[in-house]
Formats: sequence, C-alpha cells, structure tokens
Amino acid sequence: MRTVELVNVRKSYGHTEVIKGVDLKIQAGEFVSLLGPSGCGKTTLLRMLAGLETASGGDIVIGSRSCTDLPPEKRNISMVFQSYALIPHLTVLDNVLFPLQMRKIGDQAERRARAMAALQMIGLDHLAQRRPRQLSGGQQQRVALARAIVPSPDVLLLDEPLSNLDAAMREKMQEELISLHRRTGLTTIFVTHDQEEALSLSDKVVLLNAGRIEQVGAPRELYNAPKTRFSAQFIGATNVFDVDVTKDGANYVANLQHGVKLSLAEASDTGPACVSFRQEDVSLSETGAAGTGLLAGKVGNRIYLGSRIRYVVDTPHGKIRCLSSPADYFEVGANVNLTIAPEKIRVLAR
Ligand SMILES: Nc1ncnc2c1ncn2[C@@H]1O[C@H](COP(=O)(O)OP(=O)(O)OP(=O)(O)O)[C@@H](O)[C@H]1O
Repeated sequence: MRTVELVNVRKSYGHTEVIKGVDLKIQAGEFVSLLGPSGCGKTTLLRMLAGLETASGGDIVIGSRSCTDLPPEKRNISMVFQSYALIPHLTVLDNVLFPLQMRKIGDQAERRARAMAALQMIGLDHLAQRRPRQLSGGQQQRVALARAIVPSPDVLLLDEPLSNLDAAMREKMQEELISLHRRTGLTTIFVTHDQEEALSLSDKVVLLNAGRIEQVGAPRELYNAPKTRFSAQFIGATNVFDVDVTKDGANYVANLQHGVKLSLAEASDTGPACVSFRQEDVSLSETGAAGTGLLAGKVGNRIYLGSRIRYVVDTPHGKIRCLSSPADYFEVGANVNLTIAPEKIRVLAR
C-alpha cells in the first residue's frame, strides 16, 4: 500500500477540458471514494491513475515515484471494472492466476497458492474450477476482486464495481468490500455516483463537480458540514433557500420572503447567503393557520418508507422535504408549521 498524490492534474479531449486541475493527497491504506454526478470526470480521473488515459498536465505520484509517464503495467495498480471483465473461457482459478502469469510473479506452485489464497479471502475457493458464466453477477465480481488483489498492488482502483448488481447483492458486496479492505489494508480508490455508497464505505469522500474538486472530507464532515450549495444538494436530501442574513440584537437571523425568519446559530456575517437544512432536521406540527414569522405550508405529498415518513410540504418559498417518525402522521392537505433547530441550519455562500 502506498500514498497517492495528484498535483494539478488536467485532462482535455480536443478543446474541451474535462479535468480542470485536481490536487489530492490520499494516505497509504485509505479507502477513498470519487463521487459526483454523471460526466463530472470520476472515471477519467481513475483511468489516468491506472495509466489508461494520459494526463494533459500535472503529476501523478504513487509512493515517492512519479507515474505520470509510466505505462499501466509499470504502475503496480489493479483495477476492477463495472463489467467484471473476466476471461470467459478460463476457469475462475485461471482468471485469478492470469495477472501473476502476465507479471511473471513466482513459480507455478507459488502462483497457485497465492491465487487460491485470494479466492479463499473472498470465499470462492470452492468454485475455482467453474467458468465465469456458471457464476452469479456477485460471484463474478468477487472473482474480479480476487484477480485484482492477487498481485499485491500498491493501489486498488474500483470503477463502479457494484452497479450491475441487484440491491440485495450490492449491500452484501459493500460489506465484503469493507472487510476485504480491512484485511488487505490496500490503498483503495472507488468511483461511484451513489452518495450513500460513498458515505458508507469510505474513510474519505472526494466530491467532484464538472472536473473540479468541490469538497473533500470524511463522510460525516461532508454530510454534516457541506461547504457549498452543490455539496449540500448532492449529499443527502437537503432543502436550500436564498436568504438575507440580518442581525436581531446579538443573534443572526435568515430572512426568507413574506417576513419569515429563521434563527441561526452559526452565521458570522450579514448579507445575501443561502441556508441549507436536512430533511430529517425539520419538525412538523399541525396548525390551523400560519403564525406571523413562522415557516408554514400544506402537506403536498406523503411517502411512507416504513421506519420513516417523507413529507413534501408546499410553502410560499417552494417545496420543503421533511423526514418524520411514523408517530408524526399528517394527512395530505393538512396545514403544518415547520421548525428547524438553529444549530441544524448551515449558512452557505450564495
Ligand atoms: N474519450 C473521450 N472523448 C471525449 N470526451 C470524453 C471521453 N471520455 C470522457 N469524455 C467526457 O469527459 C467528461 C467526463 O467523463 P467521465 O466518464 O470521466 O465522467 P464520470 O463522472 O465518470 O461519468 P459517469 O458517472 O456517467 O460514468 C464527460 O463530459 C465525457 O463526455
């Protein structure tokens, strides 16, 4: 396992720059997710790390070695693809042996022992003589993982490896990935557009937006302290509103339209801003009519989720999403007041 450092990495296709100067440091043994909407450059960045795309500028350093100009086979990196990319006519064991043979690692006995150990680690040693088509999607992806870890790479790259799996298998494989990471300690870079997956698997999440890093942080940091409107809206279901921040005595308040005021705990300046708050931080209470200065609306939609109920409340400021306990039950059309604890409201630059 090694550190990975990207220094002002850029990539253009023709005249279009798709990676616009990315600086990033990844610690040895870290599990890092590259997260972002479709087309933001996640896969391009991963392919540049693997050496499958050449960077148009900047430097990629693995350990203490600059790899920017090295071909893929000289980087000691393994990559797992969404499509598994197993060799169909080879057995499971031969698929896992393949990278050891290609790199001429060890003699035949050692290769076999290492391949069987990798298969054992992902719980598929009993299927070593099967062909890929005789396996489920989840099993095929586990073989691809065994093939990736068997040469002891410095870095493991995973490009949306779970997106072809159904929900149940995906959940199982997420657990598998966490435990594989714990056992191998490999520096792992995982591409996903699924924010829940990124938050649940990673030590660190790198949120990308249109070829640039929007925010980097531990999952809890990104969830609880988004720094920009984009981060707030991409991570978790968030309500975001333009406001004018003023001072009311010693306290800051966010002024929405129609004289509605929200008390703020964290503001440090007055002027135009936007506020964001999570759907689970909104409390609903039934009301006959809206009081002055209160945030109020009418339940427009109710979505039953089992352990929670999601309400979409129509307000004069737009729709507000709320996630309530099933004990707080409101009919569609009910008039409700919405309250948000001041410390749950983030103030962001507009
Ligand atoms: N070979 C190519 N030639 C031209 N443009 C490309 C090429 N490969 C990617 N792009 C463009 O680069 C941008 C980033 O693509 P990339 O595949 O890295 O995004 P992504 O974040 O992985 O998206 P997705 O989640 O949809 O896979 C996109 O606008 C894409 O159209």
